[in-house]
Amino acid sequence: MTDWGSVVERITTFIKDCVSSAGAKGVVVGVSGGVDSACVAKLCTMALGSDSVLALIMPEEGVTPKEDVEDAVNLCKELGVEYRIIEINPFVNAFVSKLGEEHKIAVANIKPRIRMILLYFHANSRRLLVAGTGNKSELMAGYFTKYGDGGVDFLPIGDLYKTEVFQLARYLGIPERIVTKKPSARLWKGQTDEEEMGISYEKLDAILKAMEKGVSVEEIPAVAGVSEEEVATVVRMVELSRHKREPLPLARVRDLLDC
Ligand SMILES: Nc1ncnc2c1ncn2[C@@H]1O[C@H](COP(=O)(O)OP(=O)(O)OC[C@H]2O[C@@H]([n+]3cccc(C(=O)O)c3)[C@H](O)[C@@H]2O)[C@@H](O)[C@H]1O
Ligand SMILES: Nc1ncnc2c1ncn2[C@@H]1O[C@H](COP(=O)(O)OP(=O)(O)OP(=O)(O)O)[C@@H](O)[C@H]1O
Ligand SMILES: [Mg+2]
Repeated sequence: MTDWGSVVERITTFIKDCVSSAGAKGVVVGVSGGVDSACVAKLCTMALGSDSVLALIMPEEGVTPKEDVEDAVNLCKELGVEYRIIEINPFVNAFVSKLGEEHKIAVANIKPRIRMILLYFHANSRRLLVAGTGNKSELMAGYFTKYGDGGVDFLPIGDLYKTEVFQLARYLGIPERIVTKKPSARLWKGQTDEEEMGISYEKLDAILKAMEKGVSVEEIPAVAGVSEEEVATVVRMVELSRHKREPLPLARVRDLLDC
């Protein structure tokens, strides 16, 4: 049985350390109405106090459901944190009108990248750090936009698989409507994480956990109760997204220089 009190203690200490060692005044976090950002907003508030947390609610009119904005606003009110609602449509339109909208994923990724710019605008101008909301399942599967929602200063729930984030959310008393909604990046209407990835979080996490324990690919189906195809899907996602987790390749030339 996980002692969630100890997990929360470890994470809140981590958040305090990140902020103080950066000499920052607090954090800014994108609050979507989803469970990951709800947990991060709550943990940051517990760690730093409500005066040190700024929440940005950044819906895309026509794509973000109204309930998400309601849930995000209610959460911020409950936490007592300052929040700003910034609709991203004008920014998205500025890009799409110049670039076109033929390539679905390229256009979709503009949205998290715009949110990242808005978060860093507030981080720069108010001396805050950008709190990331990525969880271990997303990070390992590469299910995030490079330099979009992946562009953050620290990752408080980055060591928790999504199925564990749900448990944490319940422990933290996150409202049921947020905990029970289907995970979605809301990059286009009707998008859900599980449908796009082609696998449930239950199975994804079972496979990732087996991989982390060093179980061989051949043995994972029996250990995790999944099919060979599902294992192959996850192994492919992990491999193809390695570049999102590792330091940038840098061409080493010092040995050739005359200095
Ligand atoms: N081997 C390699 N070494 C170095 N760089 C490499 C590379 N392969 C690709 N790249 C670079 O990475 C780019 C592709 O990565 P990226 O731009 O991220 O794009 P990509 O991974 O194709 O798309 C992002 C995925 O994350 C999902 N997402 C995004 C945002 C939020 C959430 C959510 O759950 O809330 C989910 C989204 O629905 C989509 O499935 C390539 O265009 C290339 O520039
Ligand atoms: N409408 C939005 N307003 C503010 N931030 C957003 C919005 N949409 C996405 N984000 C930011 O991007 C992050 C990544 O989205 P993601 O969907 O993975 O997380 P979530 O919405 O918090 O939880 P879930 O995965 O369960 O939907 C969010 O946690 C949030 O920080
Ligand atoms: Mg979401």
